[in-house]
Amino acid sequence: MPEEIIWIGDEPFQLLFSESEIQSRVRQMALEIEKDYAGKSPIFVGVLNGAFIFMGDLIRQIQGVDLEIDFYKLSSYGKEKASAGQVQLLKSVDTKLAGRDVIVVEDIVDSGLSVSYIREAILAHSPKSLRFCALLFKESVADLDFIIDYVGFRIPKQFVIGYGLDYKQLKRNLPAIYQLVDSHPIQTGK
Ligand SMILES: O=P(O)(O)OC[C@H]1O[C@H](OP(=O)(O)OP(=O)(O)O)[C@H](O)[C@@H]1O
Ligand code: HPA
Repeated sequence: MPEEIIWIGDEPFQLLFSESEIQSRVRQMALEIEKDYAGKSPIFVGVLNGAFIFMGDLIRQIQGVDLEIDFYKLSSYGKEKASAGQVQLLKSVDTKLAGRDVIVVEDIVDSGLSVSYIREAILAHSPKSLRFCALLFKESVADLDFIIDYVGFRIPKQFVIGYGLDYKQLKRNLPAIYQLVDSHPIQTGK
Protein backbone atom coordinates (compact mmCIF):
# COMPACT_ATOMS: atom_id res chain seq x y z
CA MET A 1 0.00 0.00 0.00
CA PRO A 2 1.46 3.43 -0.88
CA GLU A 3 2.32 5.71 2.05
CA GLU A 4 -0.49 8.13 2.76
CA ILE A 5 0.55 11.63 1.67
CA ILE A 6 -1.35 14.87 2.15
CA TRP A 7 -0.36 18.17 0.62
CA ILE A 8 -0.49 21.59 2.23
CA GLY A 9 0.18 23.99 -0.60
CA ASP A 10 3.31 22.53 -2.22
CA GLU A 11 4.51 20.76 0.91
CA PRO A 12 3.99 17.00 1.23
CA PHE A 13 3.32 15.38 4.61
CA GLN A 14 3.38 11.62 5.14
CA LEU A 15 1.41 9.63 7.66
CA LEU A 16 3.42 9.13 10.86
CA PHE A 17 0.83 7.73 13.30
CA SER A 18 -2.67 6.61 12.32
CA GLU A 19 -5.72 7.43 14.40
CA SER A 20 -5.83 3.89 15.82
CA GLU A 21 -2.11 3.90 16.69
CA ILE A 22 -2.58 7.18 18.54
CA GLN A 23 -5.69 6.00 20.38
CA SER A 24 -4.06 2.78 21.47
CA ARG A 25 -0.94 4.58 22.76
CA VAL A 26 -3.09 7.16 24.58
CA ARG A 27 -4.96 4.30 26.30
CA GLN A 28 -1.64 2.77 27.45
CA MET A 29 -0.44 6.13 28.79
CA ALA A 30 -3.73 6.63 30.61
CA LEU A 31 -3.45 3.21 32.26
CA GLU A 32 0.07 3.99 33.45
CA ILE A 33 -0.97 7.36 34.86
CA GLU A 34 -4.05 5.83 36.48
CA LYS A 35 -1.85 3.28 38.23
CA ASP A 36 0.67 5.91 39.39
CA TYR A 37 -2.01 8.25 40.74
CA ALA A 38 -4.30 5.67 42.40
CA GLY A 39 -5.76 7.19 45.57
CA LYS A 40 -4.58 10.72 44.65
CA SER A 41 -6.46 13.73 43.28
CA PRO A 42 -4.19 15.12 40.60
CA ILE A 43 -4.72 18.18 38.50
CA PHE A 44 -3.98 17.88 34.79
CA VAL A 45 -2.63 21.13 33.38
CA GLY A 46 -2.89 21.25 29.60
CA VAL A 47 -0.83 23.61 27.46
CA LEU A 48 -3.09 25.30 24.91
CA ASN A 49 -3.74 25.24 22.10
CA GLY A 50 -1.99 22.12 20.91
CA ALA A 51 -2.70 19.80 23.85
CA PHE A 52 -6.47 20.12 23.87
CA ILE A 53 -7.27 17.01 21.79
CA PHE A 54 -4.67 14.78 23.45
CA MET A 55 -5.71 15.91 26.92
CA GLY A 56 -9.40 15.34 26.11
CA ASP A 57 -8.72 11.79 24.94
CA LEU A 58 -6.26 11.06 27.77
CA ILE A 59 -8.47 12.09 30.68
CA ARG A 60 -11.49 10.25 29.28
CA GLN A 61 -9.42 7.06 29.50
CA ILE A 62 -8.75 7.70 33.19
CA GLN A 63 -11.89 6.76 35.09
CA GLY A 64 -10.35 5.36 38.28
CA VAL A 65 -8.85 8.62 39.57
CA ASP A 66 -10.59 11.81 40.74
CA LEU A 67 -8.93 14.45 38.62
CA GLU A 68 -9.26 18.14 37.88
CA ILE A 69 -8.15 20.09 34.84
CA ASP A 70 -6.80 23.55 34.10
CA PHE A 71 -4.84 25.16 31.29
CA TYR A 72 -1.94 27.42 30.47
CA LYS A 73 -1.94 29.06 27.08
CA LEU A 74 1.47 29.70 25.55
CA SER A 75 2.67 30.66 22.14
CA SER A 76 6.15 30.08 20.78
CA TYR A 77 5.68 28.97 17.19
CA GLY A 78 3.79 31.90 15.70
CA LYS A 79 2.67 31.30 12.17
CA GLU A 80 5.65 29.44 10.80
CA LYS A 81 7.29 26.06 11.31
CA ALA A 82 10.11 27.23 13.55
CA SER A 83 10.03 28.27 17.18
CA ALA A 84 10.16 32.01 17.73
CA GLY A 85 12.76 31.10 20.38
CA GLN A 86 10.74 32.88 23.00
CA VAL A 87 7.63 31.85 24.92
CA GLN A 88 4.70 34.18 25.37
CA LEU A 89 2.30 33.53 28.27
CA LEU A 90 -1.25 34.13 27.01
CA LYS A 91 -3.19 32.57 29.93
CA SER A 92 -2.24 31.26 33.35
CA VAL A 93 -4.03 28.63 35.45
CA ASP A 94 -6.98 29.68 37.67
CA THR A 95 -6.53 26.82 40.15
CA LYS A 96 -4.28 27.09 43.21
CA LEU A 97 -1.54 24.54 42.57
CA ALA A 98 0.11 24.76 46.01
CA GLY A 99 0.27 21.33 47.61
CA ARG A 100 -1.31 19.62 44.58
CA ASP A 101 -0.15 16.70 42.46
CA VAL A 102 0.26 18.35 39.06
CA ILE A 103 0.63 16.66 35.67
CA VAL A 104 1.49 18.93 32.75
CA VAL A 105 0.05 17.69 29.45
CA GLU A 106 1.73 18.72 26.18
CA ASP A 107 1.05 17.60 22.63
CA ILE A 108 4.74 17.89 21.75
CA VAL A 109 8.10 18.68 23.30
CA ASP A 110 10.26 20.07 20.51
CA SER A 111 12.93 22.58 21.59
CA GLY A 112 11.77 22.12 25.17
CA LEU A 113 11.29 25.84 25.61
CA SER A 114 7.55 25.69 26.39
CA VAL A 115 7.75 22.85 28.88
CA SER A 116 10.73 24.47 30.63
CA TYR A 117 8.79 27.72 30.93
CA ILE A 118 5.76 25.91 32.38
CA ARG A 119 7.96 24.02 34.83
CA GLU A 120 9.35 27.23 36.29
CA ALA A 121 5.89 28.81 36.40
CA ILE A 122 4.38 25.83 38.23
CA LEU A 123 7.29 25.30 40.64
CA ALA A 124 6.72 28.90 41.78
CA HIS A 125 3.29 27.71 43.06
CA SER A 126 4.94 25.02 45.29
CA PRO A 127 3.02 21.95 44.09
CA LYS A 128 3.28 18.71 46.07
CA SER A 129 4.54 16.93 42.96
CA LEU A 130 5.06 17.79 39.31
CA ARG A 131 5.24 15.41 36.36
CA PHE A 132 5.18 15.86 32.61
CA CYS A 133 3.24 13.98 29.96
CA ALA A 134 3.79 14.56 26.23
CA LEU A 135 2.33 12.66 23.32
CA LEU A 136 5.33 13.45 21.09
CA PHE A 137 8.96 14.04 22.05
CA LYS A 138 11.68 15.18 19.63
CA GLU A 139 14.53 13.95 21.78
CA SER A 140 17.20 14.87 19.22
CA VAL A 141 16.08 18.49 19.54
CA ALA A 142 14.83 18.91 23.11
CA ASP A 143 17.23 20.58 25.48
CA LEU A 144 15.96 19.74 28.97
CA ASP A 145 17.52 19.34 32.39
CA PHE A 146 14.53 17.32 33.67
CA ILE A 147 12.67 14.30 32.34
CA ILE A 148 9.34 13.93 30.60
CA ASP A 149 7.72 11.23 32.73
CA TYR A 150 5.18 9.96 30.21
CA VAL A 151 6.04 10.00 26.50
CA GLY A 152 3.74 8.68 23.78
CA PHE A 153 6.13 8.55 20.84
CA ARG A 154 9.75 9.61 20.32
CA ILE A 155 9.94 11.16 16.87
CA PRO A 156 12.54 12.59 14.47
CA LYS A 157 12.97 16.32 14.11
CA GLN A 158 10.67 16.84 11.10
CA PHE A 159 7.73 19.19 11.48
CA VAL A 160 4.48 17.37 12.32
CA ILE A 161 0.80 18.24 12.05
CA GLY A 162 -2.56 16.83 13.13
CA TYR A 163 -4.19 15.65 16.36
CA GLY A 164 -3.96 19.17 17.83
CA LEU A 165 -0.71 20.18 16.11
CA ASP A 166 -1.05 23.01 13.64
CA TYR A 167 0.60 24.52 10.63
CA LYS A 168 -0.34 28.21 10.53
CA GLN A 169 -3.20 27.40 12.93
CA LEU A 170 -4.68 24.84 10.51
CA LYS A 171 -4.83 21.02 10.46
CA ARG A 172 -5.27 20.58 14.22
CA ASN A 173 -8.45 18.64 13.40
CA LEU A 174 -6.71 15.82 11.51
CA PRO A 175 -7.32 12.62 13.51
CA ALA A 176 -3.88 11.23 12.57
CA ILE A 177 -0.36 12.71 12.75
CA TYR A 178 1.65 13.53 9.62
CA GLN A 179 5.27 14.62 9.20
CA LEU A 180 6.86 16.79 6.56
CA VAL A 181 8.67 14.45 4.17
CA ASP A 182 12.44 14.15 4.49
CA SER A 183 13.19 16.01 1.29
CA HIS A 184 11.73 19.13 2.92
CA PRO A 185 13.84 19.23 6.13
CA ILE A 186 12.96 22.03 8.49
CA GLN A 187 14.74 22.66 11.79
CA THR A 188 11.87 23.26 14.19
CA GLY A 189 13.92 23.65 17.35
CA LYS A 190 15.72 26.68 18.73
O1 LIG B 1 9.19 22.48 22.82
P1 LIG B 1 8.81 23.71 22.07
O2 LIG B 1 9.80 24.04 20.98
O3 LIG B 1 8.52 24.88 22.96
O4 LIG B 1 7.49 23.37 21.24
C1 LIG B 1 6.36 22.79 21.82
C2 LIG B 1 5.21 23.74 21.92
O5 LIG B 1 4.95 24.32 20.64
C3 LIG B 1 3.58 24.17 20.33
O6 LIG B 1 2.83 25.24 20.82
P2 LIG B 1 2.76 26.67 20.11
O7 LIG B 1 3.60 27.62 20.87
O8 LIG B 1 3.02 26.52 18.65
O9 LIG B 1 1.25 27.08 20.34
P3 LIG B 1 -0.04 26.22 20.00
O10 LIG B 1 -0.08 25.11 21.02
O11 LIG B 1 -1.15 27.17 20.16
O12 LIG B 1 0.10 25.67 18.61
C4 LIG B 1 3.17 22.90 21.05
O13 LIG B 1 1.79 22.85 21.27
C5 LIG B 1 3.97 22.97 22.33
O14 LIG B 1 3.29 23.66 23.35
O1 HPA C 1 6.50 19.88 14.75
C1 HPA C 1 5.65 20.68 15.20
N1 HPA C 1 4.43 20.83 14.61
C2 HPA C 1 3.48 21.69 15.07
N2 HPA C 1 3.65 22.45 16.14
C3 HPA C 1 4.83 22.34 16.77
N3 HPA C 1 5.26 22.98 17.87
C4 HPA C 1 6.49 22.54 18.11
N4 HPA C 1 6.89 21.64 17.20
C5 HPA C 1 5.85 21.49 16.35
